[in-house]
Amino acid sequence: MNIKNYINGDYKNPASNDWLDNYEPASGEVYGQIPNSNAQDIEEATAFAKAAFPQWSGTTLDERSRILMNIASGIEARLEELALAESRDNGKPVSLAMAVDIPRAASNFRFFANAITQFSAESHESVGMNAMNFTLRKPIGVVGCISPWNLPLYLFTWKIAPAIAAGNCVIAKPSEVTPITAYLLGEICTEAGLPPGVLNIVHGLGHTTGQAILEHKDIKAISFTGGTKTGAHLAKTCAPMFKKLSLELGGKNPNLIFADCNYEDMLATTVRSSFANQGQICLCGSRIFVERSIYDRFKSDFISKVKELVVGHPSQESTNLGALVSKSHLEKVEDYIHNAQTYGGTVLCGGKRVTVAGYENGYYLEPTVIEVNSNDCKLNQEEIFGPVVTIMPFDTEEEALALANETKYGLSATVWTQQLDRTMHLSNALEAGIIWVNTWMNRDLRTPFGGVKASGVGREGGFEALRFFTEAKNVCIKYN
Ligand SMILES: NC(=O)C1=CN([C@@H]2O[C@H](COP(=O)(O)OP(=O)(O)OC[C@H]3O[C@@H](n4cnc5c(N)ncnc54)[C@H](O)[C@@H]3O)[C@@H](O)[C@H]2O)C=CC1
Ligand SMILES: O=C(O)/C=C/C=C(\O)C(=O)O
Repeated sequence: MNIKNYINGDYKNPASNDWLDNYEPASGEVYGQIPNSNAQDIEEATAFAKAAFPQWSGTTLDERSRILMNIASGIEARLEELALAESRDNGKPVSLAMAVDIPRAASNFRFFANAITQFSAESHESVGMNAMNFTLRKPIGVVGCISPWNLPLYLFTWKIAPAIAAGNCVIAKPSEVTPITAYLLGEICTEAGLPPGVLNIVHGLGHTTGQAILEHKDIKAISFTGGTKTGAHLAKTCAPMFKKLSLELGGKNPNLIFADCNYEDMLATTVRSSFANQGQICLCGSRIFVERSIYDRFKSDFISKVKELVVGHPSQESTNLGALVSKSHLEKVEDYIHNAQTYGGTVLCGGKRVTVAGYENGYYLEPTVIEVNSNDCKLNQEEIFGPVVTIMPFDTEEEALALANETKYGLSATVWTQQLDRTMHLSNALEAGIIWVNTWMNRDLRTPFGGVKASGVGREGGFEALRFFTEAKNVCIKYN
């Protein structure tokens, strides 16, 4: 499938006529070409976005909400087509794209269609000073949304929906590794009645297309999800230009399992939090710490369950894990496994490539469990972002807390316990933006979403996203 940029409501070739191969992870074969856009394409898209801004920012909230609802319905109407496209582009099971990725993309639009009608600003009466302040929340203008390959349409729309709901015009770049559903979104937006120029979808590599977005002087804010190293580069580029930044970056999330937990519930969820989407979710619990009294039982039960997981072609209903997203990513993940001993661990199960009949060049890898005896090792400190978890015992709650916090990351943490005091103590003390207790990836779109430390800056979700995509302006009125 060959795709084009979506600029001012039209599909266009890149100015340079430079194209990139797009790979199907399940077969390892090239199945299409995508534009590698440059600064000229970004300039053109931004000019159209700027031209569309006065009208879009003045469009009533009811009308914006109606169009966003139409987009949500348009996504739902093409659920199967989008799920198949997402699976083909990314390697994830079709069943996962049908149940999670595409429904969530529709929910993102529906949620912000509603949220914008409920969003309000504050007023502050300066009592005794005969002055009244009120805050205006103005759309920023043209904003950039840059998203990764692991949850392609899910995360692309998680940024675009609040940006346009708040009255901005958008230059959006999906990952060059998984561009297809973003391409299809253009058609859906046109059919939904989104005016030309409000959303412009530009494809290409990070250091060409993405970099041109960062450097464009008229793009005033950037919402980014991706790797921590890229996030640091964005911050370095954008800070001197005083751009507003939201960075949702990597994680090395701890999973703290106490002996008093609901064991069966914990076991089933821990398998999912380890290997969902081939472990390629920034929220996956990749460091599993287990109270010593249940460590051996957990180790044996967990390994048995992991061995039951089926690695297979994404289109098969029986498949639990599909293909990893790319050859280079597969090799990166494998490096941690092949060097497990040197990096401080022992492989307990998995670790090998899987050959799927008829798709011998696909990027399939067994779900892998590695035992470590220290949290300092490379396996426990670096984001692997694949179907690999480590396990390690702990003795006390204080030790578990220290292990959890001993990392440069701080995205999410999961705690398994029935004790209320422990729940409260750990929820307060864990250094993470998201704490799950006796659950994982339980999402309410109103909640603040994001991390601390090297996991990012700012929060997405709910009114936090609408605050990010607006500038606060205070008006102070003196009266007699
Ligand atoms: N959701 C997450 O937390 C994600 C984390 N990662 C982590 O990052 C590692 C590297 O993966 P990559 O695919 O290289 O992720 P990346 O962070 O480079 O890619 C994310 C997005 O940023 C864009 N980008 C890259 N360089 C850019 C630049 N100079 N200016 C503007 N945009 C730029 C990419 O084109 C893509 O759209 C992974 O192995 C994983 O550890 C990757 C993807 C998602
Ligand atoms: O549920 C969400 O809003 C986000 C989920 C996952 C990511 O952000 C990620 O993997 O990057």
